[in-house]
Amino acid sequence: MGRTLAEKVWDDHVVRRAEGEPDLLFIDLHLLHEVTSPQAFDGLRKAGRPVRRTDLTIATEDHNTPTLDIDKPIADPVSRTQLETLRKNCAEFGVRLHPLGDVEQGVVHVVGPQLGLTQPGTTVVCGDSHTSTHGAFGALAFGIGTSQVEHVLATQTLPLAPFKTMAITVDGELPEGVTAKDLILAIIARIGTGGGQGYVLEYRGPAIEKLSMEARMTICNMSIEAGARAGMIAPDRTTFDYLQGRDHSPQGEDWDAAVAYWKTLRTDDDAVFDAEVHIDASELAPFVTWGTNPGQGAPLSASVPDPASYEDASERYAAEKALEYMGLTAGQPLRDIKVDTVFVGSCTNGRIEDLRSAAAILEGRKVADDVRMLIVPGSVRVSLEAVAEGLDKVFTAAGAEWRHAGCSMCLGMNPDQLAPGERSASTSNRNFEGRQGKGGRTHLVSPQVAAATAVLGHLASPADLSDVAVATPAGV
Ligand SMILES: CC(C)[C@H](C(=O)O)[C@@H](O)C(=O)O
Ligand code: SF4
Repeated sequence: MGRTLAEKVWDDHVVRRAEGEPDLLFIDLHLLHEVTSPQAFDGLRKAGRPVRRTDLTIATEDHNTPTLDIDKPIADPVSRTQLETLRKNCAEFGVRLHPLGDVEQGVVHVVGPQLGLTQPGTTVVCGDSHTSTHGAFGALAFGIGTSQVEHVLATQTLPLAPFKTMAITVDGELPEGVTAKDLILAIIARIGTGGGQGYVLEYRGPAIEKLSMEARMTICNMSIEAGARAGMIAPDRTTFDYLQGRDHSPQGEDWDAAVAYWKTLRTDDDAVFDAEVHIDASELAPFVTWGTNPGQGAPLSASVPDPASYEDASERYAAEKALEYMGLTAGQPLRDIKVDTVFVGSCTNGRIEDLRSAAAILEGRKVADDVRMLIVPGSVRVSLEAVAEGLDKVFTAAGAEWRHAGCSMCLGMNPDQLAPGERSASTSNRNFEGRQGKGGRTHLVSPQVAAATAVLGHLASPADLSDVAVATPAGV
């Protein structure tokens, strides 16, 4: 019988298989950041063990880093300790680190792909749930816990429980103005935040094949929000073009050999998935969340749902709790929801294409008076590219704040936070209670919806902007 993409990559990495035991897999790339690595390094130190493969291990600073005044000492003692600890550990164990201020620094899931470290057919792990992002290249990429981080540091292998496979086939074409973010939010709303539990998802079909690498990363990034172990997309010409010429991509004859192998990384025609979901892309519209988990979303044109309309008691209860926390009323049109903050960034939507699409909407327009808008590139490289294209000027002219790279307002581990009761439209991936700051309320959106929302001050899509006067350029 044929095999799926995930099964092929898995089989190619098994270093030990024994009856009744989980397979032991070789890990090709181990990414580290400051939050989940300290105890793992402590464990190694106590056991007197070195890092087995420093050449396959790389660290960056992202969660605790500020996005302003990065040359000043870090004010928050917890964040400062986290970063200092990572620096000490990497120096002691010989691990390559891109610290704050380095040109390769950024959110770990933006850094790996842009360096060409994330490659098709590889196994990638990181002590971070959004490691699923790297599956966009046809890599098998898992988020792992701190004790597993220690295991990989010590052995470059990991015992992993078997998985099930789910095909998510997206037919048709995304309508104008509908993005990868809308698609993944719609998929999670459909299968639920537990729908992917135990599965490696493979996104496939014509609508997926048309997507850029950035868009594919947005989709795979949020696989974890559907509860999945990982998400994958088969590598193709788009993948190869993205990788060619990157720092760590193979070169010359090695490149040709790599591409020849990568081309075999497709699910066989006769392979059977454990579950299948079909989505028609042409039926989708801009999608936003109204609740406190990423599955509580609806098309922007809809209204806040009535909890009473849910047949399932636990869903009804979750919706009631969510409306209470979010300060929303059943039946209220989603477009009427006013926000005070807009955040464009994160490993979901902080790449160059995301910034370009937000800038295209903000060009010649102004952020509404009572809205603060933060634009946070996913990495320093993304930031430099944006500056070279003049996007930073577009953002600041519109009244948005142009910040330094990092996780920023995606989660409340650094100074960029919502105050209690504040409401954001955010291009990140989690809208849990308090995620962006205690008492903060988060609506997950695409970069396009974020930009239109910033201009109008309420949840909106670019199509709603036709009636907003475009500021007359100076001198005209
Ligand atoms: C801090 C880290 C462990 C966490 C994760 O695992 O994803 C964070 O990146 C997040 O997005 O919630
Ligand atoms: S940007 Fe957000 S989701 Fe991504 S690693 Fe940072 S905190 Fe986690």
